[in-house]
Amino acid sequence: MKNIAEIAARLQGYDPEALHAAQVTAFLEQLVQPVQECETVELHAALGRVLASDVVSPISVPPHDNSAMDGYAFAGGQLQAGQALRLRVVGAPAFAGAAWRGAVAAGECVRIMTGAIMPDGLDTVVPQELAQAEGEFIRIAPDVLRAGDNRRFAGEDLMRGAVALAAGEPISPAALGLLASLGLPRVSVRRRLRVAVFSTGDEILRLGDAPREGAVYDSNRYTLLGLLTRLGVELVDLGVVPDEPTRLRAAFASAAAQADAVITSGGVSVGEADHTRSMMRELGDVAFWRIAMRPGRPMAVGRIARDKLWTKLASSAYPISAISSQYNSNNLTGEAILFGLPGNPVAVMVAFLAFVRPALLHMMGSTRAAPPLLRARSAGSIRKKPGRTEYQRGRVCMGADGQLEVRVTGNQGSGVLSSMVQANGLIVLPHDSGDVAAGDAVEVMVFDGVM
Ligand SMILES: Nc1nc2c(c(=O)[nH]1)N[C@H]1C(S)=C(S)[C@@H](COP(=O)(O)OP(=O)(O)OC[C@H]3O[C@@H](n4cnc5c(N)ncnc54)[C@H](O)[C@@H]3O)O[C@H]1N2
Ligand code: MOO
Repeated sequence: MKNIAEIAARLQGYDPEALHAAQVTAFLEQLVQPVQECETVELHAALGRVLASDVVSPISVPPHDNSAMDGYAFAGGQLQAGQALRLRVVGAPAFAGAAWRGAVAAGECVRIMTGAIMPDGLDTVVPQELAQAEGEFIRIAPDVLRAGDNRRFAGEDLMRGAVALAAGEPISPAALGLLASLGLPRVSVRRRLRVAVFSTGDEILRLGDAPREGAVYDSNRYTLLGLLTRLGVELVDLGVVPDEPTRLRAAFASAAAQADAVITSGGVSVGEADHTRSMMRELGDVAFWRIAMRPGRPMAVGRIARDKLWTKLASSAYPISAISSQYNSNNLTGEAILFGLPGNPVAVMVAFLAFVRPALLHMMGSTRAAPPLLRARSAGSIRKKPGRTEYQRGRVCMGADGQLEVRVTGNQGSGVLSSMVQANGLIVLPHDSGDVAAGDAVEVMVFDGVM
C-alpha cells in the first residue's frame, strides 16, 4: 500500500496549496482500490450493483429468426422494383410461441404475428397495413418494402457464448432486462460498499432542534445521504459531531471500524475550531489540500489503516471495546478511505460529484466512474478567472434552434442551495480558461438521475 506522500510525489507539480482538479482525480485513482468480495443476489435485487464477472450468454436472444410485425411472411426475392406483388395466403397463421412448419411456395405467403418464428425459407414480412386483402390473396403496392424487411435475426441482441455484460458494469434497469432475457435468475455482484457520513461543527443543529443564534441546520448530511443512496451504497449515518477532539475521535474510530469510506463535512479549513483535519491526521495518513477550484477549495483526503487504529486509540485512552465489536463483525479491507469535505453546502455537493463519487464508483468495482459531460451553448456570459476550475450551477435545456443550451441558475455563493436545486448540471469551466461569452460552447456535468 503506497502512502499518501508517495502518491503525491508521483503527481507532476504537486502543490498542496494549489492542487489542480485533474491532480485530485489522478491522486484518487491511485489511492482507492475496488472491493474484492462478491455475492450472488436475486436479479430483482441487483439494481445499482456492480457486476462481479462477465456474463456469457447461455442462449441466443432472440432464439430464432422472427417477425417484427403482424403481417404476412414471404420470400423477399419476389419483390421487383416498380411492381406490385400478389401473394396467396396459405396455411394456418404463425403466432408467437407456435412455429408454423409447412412449406411455402413462390407466389405464396403465411399470416404471421409479431415475435412468431419465420417459417423456413421466408425472410420478409409485409406489415398488414401495407397488405391489401383480395379474397385469399394479398396485394403489396410497388416499392413499399425491401427484401429482408421486418425480420429479426436469431441472436441479433445477444449471441450464445458471447459476453452479454462485462464485469464492472453497473446494473441499470436495461441491464436487469437484458439479464432476465437470458433466463438468469441470479447474478454475481461485488459486495455493497459501506460508507459512513457525519457532519461536524458546534454550530450545526439537528433537524427539530430550536433555532439558535449563529447556528445552522445540518443540510450537508442530508444531501450526502441522498447522493449516496442514489449510488446504492450501504449507509452508516453517524449524525452531527461537535468540534471536540474526544467526540471527533470517537466518530472517526467508529466510522473507520465499520465502513470502507468515511465522508465528513466541515472543519477542514484554517479556522480555530477546525478540528476535523487534525483528528484525521492523528488517526490516519492524510493530505490537506487547497484545490484550485470554486467552490470546494479546501478538502482533506486520506485513509485510516484499521490495524494501526487500535494502537493510535490506545494511546489516546479511547474505550476501544466500544468499537471492536463493530469491527470484528465486518468483512472490510485494511483501510478506510477518508474524504473530509468543506462545510459550505454547495462545496460539499460539488466536491462529491467531481471527486468523491468517481472514487466511490471505482471502489465499488464500476468501470463507469467518469461523470458524463455534455457540450452546450452558454445562454449568457460567465465571468471566470484563469488558474482554477470553476463549477457553476446551470440548467441545460433545448434551445429554440434545437441545440443544447445552458443557463446559470442564479446566486453562485458556495452556501446557496436554492440555485443548486434549480440546476440539472454543473458547468465545468476548465483550469486555464477565462471569461465565457454568451453563445460559447461549455461542458456540463449533468446530474439528472445522479442526484
Ligand atoms: N482564511 C480562510 N478562510 C476560509 C478559507 C480559506 O481558505 N482561508 N476557505 C473558505 C472556504 S472556500 C470554505 S468552503 C470554508 C470551509 O471551511 P470548513 O470546512 O472548515 O467548514 P466550516 O468552517 O465548518 O463551515 C463553513 C460553512 O459551512 C456551514 N456548514 C458547515 N457544516 C454544515 C452542515 N452540516 N450543514 C449546513 N451548513 C454547514 C458553516 O455553518 C459555515 O457557514 O472555509 C472558508 N474559510
Ligand atoms: O470553495 Mo468553499 O469550498 O467556497 O465553499
